[in-house]
Amino acid sequence: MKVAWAGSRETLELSDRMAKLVANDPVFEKFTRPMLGRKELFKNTLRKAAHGWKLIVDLRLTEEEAKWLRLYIDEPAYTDLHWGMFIPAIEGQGTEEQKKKWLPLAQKMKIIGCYAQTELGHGSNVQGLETTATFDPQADEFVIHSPTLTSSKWWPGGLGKASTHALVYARLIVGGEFHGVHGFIVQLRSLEDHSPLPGITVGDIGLKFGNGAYNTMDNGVLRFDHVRIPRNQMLMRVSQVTKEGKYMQSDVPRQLIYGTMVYVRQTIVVDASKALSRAVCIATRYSAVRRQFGSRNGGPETQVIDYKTQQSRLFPLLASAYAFRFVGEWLKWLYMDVKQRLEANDFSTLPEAHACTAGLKSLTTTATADGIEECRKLCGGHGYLVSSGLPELFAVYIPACTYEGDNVVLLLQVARFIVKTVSELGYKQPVGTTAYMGRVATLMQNNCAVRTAEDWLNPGAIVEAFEARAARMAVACGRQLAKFENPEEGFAELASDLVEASVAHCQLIVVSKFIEKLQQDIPGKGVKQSLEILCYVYALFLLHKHQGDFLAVGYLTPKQALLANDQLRTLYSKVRPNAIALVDSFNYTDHYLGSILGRYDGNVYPKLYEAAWEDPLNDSDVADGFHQYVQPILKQKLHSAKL
Ligand SMILES: CCCCCCCCCCC/C=C/C(=O)SCCNC(=O)CCNC(=O)[C@H](O)C(C)(C)COP(=O)(O)OP(=O)(O)OC[C@H]1O[C@@H](n2cnc3c(N)ncnc32)[C@H](O)[C@@H]1OP(=O)(O)O
Ligand SMILES: Cc1cc2nc3c(=O)[nH]c(=O)nc-3n(C[C@H](O)[C@H](O)[C@H](O)COP(=O)(O)OP(=O)(O)OC[C@H]3O[C@@H](n4cnc5c(N)ncnc54)[C@H](O)[C@@H]3O)c2cc1C
Repeated sequence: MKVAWAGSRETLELSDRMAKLVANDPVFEKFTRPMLGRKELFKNTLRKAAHGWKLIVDLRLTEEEAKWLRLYIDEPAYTDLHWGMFIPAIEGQGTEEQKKKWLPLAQKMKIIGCYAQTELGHGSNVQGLETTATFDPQADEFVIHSPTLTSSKWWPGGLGKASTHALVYARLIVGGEFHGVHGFIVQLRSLEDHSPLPGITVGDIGLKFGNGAYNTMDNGVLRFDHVRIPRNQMLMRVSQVTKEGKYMQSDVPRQLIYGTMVYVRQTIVVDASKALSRAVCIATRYSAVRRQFGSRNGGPETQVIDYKTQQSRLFPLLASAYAFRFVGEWLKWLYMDVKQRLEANDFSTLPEAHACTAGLKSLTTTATADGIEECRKLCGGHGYLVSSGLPELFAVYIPACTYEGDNVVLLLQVARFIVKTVSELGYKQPVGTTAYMGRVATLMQNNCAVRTAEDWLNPGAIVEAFEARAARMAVACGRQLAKFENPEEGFAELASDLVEASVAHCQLIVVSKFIEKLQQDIPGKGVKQSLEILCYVYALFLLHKHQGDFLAVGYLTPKQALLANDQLRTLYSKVRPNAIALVDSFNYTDHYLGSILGRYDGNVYPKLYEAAWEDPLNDSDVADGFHQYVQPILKQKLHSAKL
């Protein structure tokens, strides 16, 4: 199962080596992180990033090894944006000449870059950005300017203190004409002493949610006062500005300017499976350690993992972690395919790649953020202790629902794609993830054939149920939209229904990709069988949770919905014997997990007890402040009889 989770034996071995390298290095200690003040915390992150880079250079780590190393260091840092967005943006939007100039500098870390798109007043609406880049043909330069307070760049990670350069998204103005938003490489700080260059105001935006957590990152604010950059620092793969001041659009679609977001959204789906699997690993191991009630004749109490309620909350999350892992693997393949096509100037699959990355980013991050919080509750009171690892994991994870596109805004993008597909059904055969809509007539007509709980253990029945629900919801939205004279008005009015239809479509993708995964050769005794059980748990859990949809569209009867729930209960009993093995298969070191409750050896209580004494409040028996603030109250002579 470890191999199935990792994707291949090579990846398992490689990631295992990197995990151990990090776990055994004292520089990467992270237990005290939530207690550090901001300055100390940030300096410590810089130290870890520097040490990580030294290891990468000294040990001549490959790009793949370096990625795993950074993952296991497990601390958001400017390097995430440098490697995760700045470099990919140049790769995707730069010309060959630009890549030749900038990539070696960035890859050797001679410069540090961030991705500066969002502004104080504008995030989701990229076309609404206010920063301007005005071409000056005399000087052959662009003038980058922040005309208003709301145009201040706000949020970019790594911008506040670390970056020397930024990829700045600004409205292009050539010859007095606006040409939409484009990306520009702008130097922010001196490469000698790191001080901000003239015309640049830059700093950190302040503390964020939670202790430690994302506060290791210097999310920044940036303003430009007529900063000049050479013309060739506009990324010019999509469109060009000539020396003479002519704006030229190539054959490449304008949307490619948003390409870096597509790339990162794809990585976020795999990251969701990592974050959720960590939380699930902690909650599952602890649920086997924790006992409550049910002692007979003085024997041990019941392990909480044996309660059906615990199982019905925990096992769907375990199944979701696996589901997200496999859909992430598929999405990575889809992205690589699109990337190759784009290089050959084939843009036909870009809309689907955008819809899939947007929708799956939204679906998986929402479920993961909610899932981490559920895991905290599954661990009872101890889950609230920072040493459980869950509060920090939650705090560090939840912005994933917002960054790289607010999850609702992204689902509305999926809705546009679905509505367009439905409207074209008469004359265009849908392909890829919308191929099922080509069978819309059958899906609207046929109803579920399930008669017994066992009938639900059938991939065909499950996929058809999810297809029928998604198709019927999409068609219903299409019919409602057709009643509006102005389509944009209709879209705005029906936005909530459209979001629900998008969720149904995205859930269908995850369920189908899990089922497709099981059609592959999966070596290892019992591995495929265990994954099949998890796949049914995932699908039937969703069906149960959203049974209102399936019933409302008239595909299921209430009886069939009840049978699905009966089957789900049986499946939980089948997951239980392997639950610990299924989370051990994530192969997480205790260092990466960062949780006393989730320790591999299960030695929870002695270690919790030990850790309590390490709290700074326990440095002395009598607290600092006692004599000043508590003792006077204790010694106070009160005159009022009432008191
Ligand atoms: C190892 C890897 C480590 C990775 C480490 C990274 C860790 C993450 C750290 C977090 C960092 C966070 C960074 C950020 O948050 S960066 C800022 C992200 N910002 C956003 O995501 C903004 C969201 N908004 C948008 O994307 C767009 O503005 C929006 C799509 C919502 C609307 O854009 P616009 O108004 O221009 O578009 P329309 O709705 O009118 O659509 C026009 C057509 O374009 C299509 N479209 C839109 N986006 C894309 C795209 N990305 N790709 C392809 N096509 C796209 C859209 O569907 C329309 O098509 P049609 O005309 O055919 O309908
Ligand atoms: C931790 C963190 C790191 C970040 N890192 C970066 C970075 O490195 N670089 C960068 O450029 N940016 C970064 N961002 C910014 C991030 O990309 C934006 O915050 C994000 O795109 C959401 O935009 P917003 O803040 O404008 O939200 P808003 O759009 O203001 O959202 C507010 C509310 O309005 C709703 N809403 C907005 N538009 C619509 C609509 N059309 N229909 C219905 N509802 C709508 C949303 O659903 C939400 O509920 C980061 C943000 C965070 C939190």
